[in-house]
Amino acid sequence: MHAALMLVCLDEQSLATLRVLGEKALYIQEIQLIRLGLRRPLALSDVWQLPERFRFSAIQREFVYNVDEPMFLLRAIVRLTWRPMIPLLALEMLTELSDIFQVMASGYLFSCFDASSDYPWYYGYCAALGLLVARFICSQKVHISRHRAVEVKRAARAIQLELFRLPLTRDDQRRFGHTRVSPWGINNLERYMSIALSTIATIVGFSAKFGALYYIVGWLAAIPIMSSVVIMLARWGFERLVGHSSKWESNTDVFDGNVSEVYRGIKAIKLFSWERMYLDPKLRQQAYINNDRLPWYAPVIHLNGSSFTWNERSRVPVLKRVSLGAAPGELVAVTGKTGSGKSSLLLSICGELEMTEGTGKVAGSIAYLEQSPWIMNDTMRANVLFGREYDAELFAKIIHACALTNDMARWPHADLTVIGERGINISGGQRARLALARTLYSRADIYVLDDPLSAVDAHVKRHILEHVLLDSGMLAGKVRIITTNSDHILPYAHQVVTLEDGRAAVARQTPQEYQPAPPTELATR
Ligand SMILES: Nc1ncnc2c1ncn2[C@@H]1O[C@H](COP(=O)(O)OP(=O)(O)OP(=O)(O)O)[C@@H](O)[C@H]1O
Repeated sequence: MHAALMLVCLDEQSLATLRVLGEKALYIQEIQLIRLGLRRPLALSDVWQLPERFRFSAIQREFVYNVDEPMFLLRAIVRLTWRPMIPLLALEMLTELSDIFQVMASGYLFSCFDASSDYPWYYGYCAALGLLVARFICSQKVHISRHRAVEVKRAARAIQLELFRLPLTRDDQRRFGHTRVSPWGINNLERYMSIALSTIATIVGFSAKFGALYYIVGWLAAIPIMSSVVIMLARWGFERLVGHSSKWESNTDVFDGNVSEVYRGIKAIKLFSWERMYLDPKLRQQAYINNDRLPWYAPVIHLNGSSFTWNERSRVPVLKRVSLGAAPGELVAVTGKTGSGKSSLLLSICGELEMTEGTGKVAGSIAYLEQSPWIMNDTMRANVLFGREYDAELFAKIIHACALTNDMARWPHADLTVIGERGINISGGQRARLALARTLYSRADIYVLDDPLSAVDAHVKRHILEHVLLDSGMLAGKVRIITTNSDHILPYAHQVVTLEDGRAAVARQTPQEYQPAPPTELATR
C-alpha cells in the first residue's frame, strides 16, 4: 500500500525515489555512509540527496511570491498540494467505498451459509476474498491520512520559509510586514491547511459513501448523513457552550505555538537540507540590510521596572527600577554624575549584571564599546577586524567615519602597521577611535557605547558625531545607547536618560537636526 501511495504521489522521479526508498528500507545508505565516515571526515555532499520535489529549487519553482496578488497564498497552497492530493483523495474515497463494500460482502457471505440459498459454490469464496481485500483497504485509512499530513507539512513549511526568505532577497520596499498575511496566519498555516484538506477529504468521503448507499438503498442513504450532520452541529454547540478558555490559557497557547514554531522551522531546514541555501553569504548580507523590514524580529531594548546588582550575594541594586525602551533608529543618551551608574546601565543591557526585579528584554546582536578600550599587539587592520573577514569597502568607510584616515596615512605601513605594546605608540584619542572602528565593523543591531567621545578633541568629536553616532552617520537606523559626560550629544538624542544614584529619569524629545561644520583638517589626539 505504501509503495502504491509513493508511486501515485511522486512525479517523474518516482522510480529513482523508490530505489532510494528501497535502499533506505535496507539501511544500505546508512551503512555506506558509516563506512565512508570511518575512512574520512564526512562532508555535506556525502549525505544522500532528497527526492527532486522535496528540494528547495523545486519548491521555488512551484511557489511564486507576489504581494500584489491577494490570492497568492491560496494559489501557492494549491500549486504545492494538488498533485499529491488528488491520488490521496481518490484513495480516501476508495477506503470509504470499501467500508460499504465490507458490509455488503458480509451480507453475501452469510447468505451463502443459508442451506436454502441457490448461490454457486465459488460465490462464498469470492465474498470472503472481497471482504478480506475491503478490510485491508479500510485498515490503510490511517496511513493515508498520515501521508496527507506529511504532504501538508511539507507544503506549509515551504511556504513559510519562502515567505521569510524571499523579502530578504529583495531590494525594493515589498516588505514581509506589508503582505496581507499576518504573522499569526503564517504560523498557523499548517493547521489551516490540514483543516481545509481534511474537510475536503471528509466531503469527498461522504459523497462517495452517500453515492454507494444511494445505489443500494435509495433515499434512505440520507439518514446516516443527516445523523452525522446533527452530531457535528451538537458537538460544535457544546464546544461553544463550554469552550470559552481564559485569557491566560490563550496566551499560553500563543507562547507554546511560537516556541514550537521555532523548533519546527529549525527541524524543517534540517530535514530538507536547506541550510546551504540559508548560508548563502549574499542572503545573509541582505538579511542584515533588510533587518528593519521584519518588524517582529526587529532589535529592541525593553526594561520595565528593572533593578540590577553587581553583587549576586548582597543583591544591593546599583540600578533601581529602571524603565526604558529603545527601538531601531533611536539614539538614547545616558548622562549623570560620575558613579551614578551609567556604565552599569550599559553592562546591564549587555546582560552582564544580575536583574533582581522587574522584567527586561533585549532582542538583537549587541556591539559594546568599553570606556577604556583594549588594543591588541597586532596590525591596525587586525585590531579593527577582530577576526572577521576583510571587506575593503566597509573598512575604508569605517576608517573615514572614525576620522582615522589621516592617522593611517602617517603610519609607516598604513593599516598594516603593527600597534600595541611593541608597536608604535598611539594616543588615547587614536585608541578610542580604533576601538570605535572595531565596534562598527561588528555590524550589530544594537550599539552600546560607553563615552566614545571622551578622549577626542572638538574637531574629531564633530566628525564622529556626524559620520557615526547621529542620524546622519553610519549607525542611523540602529539602536544606539551612548553614555556621555558632556552635553554635545544630548540635543540630537531621541531620549535622554539622566541617572542619579541608580535611578533613571527618561525624557523623550524630538532630536535636533545636526548642522555639519565646514570641513577642516582633522587634528588628532
Ligand atoms: N565591576 C564592578 N564591580 C562592582 N561594582 C562596580 C563595578 N563597576 C562599577 N561598580 C559600582 O557601580 C556604581 C556605578 O558605577 P558606574 O561605573 O556604573 O558609574 P558611571 O556613572 O559609569 O561612572 P563614570 O562616569 O565615572 O564612568 C559605582 O558605585 C561603582 O562602584
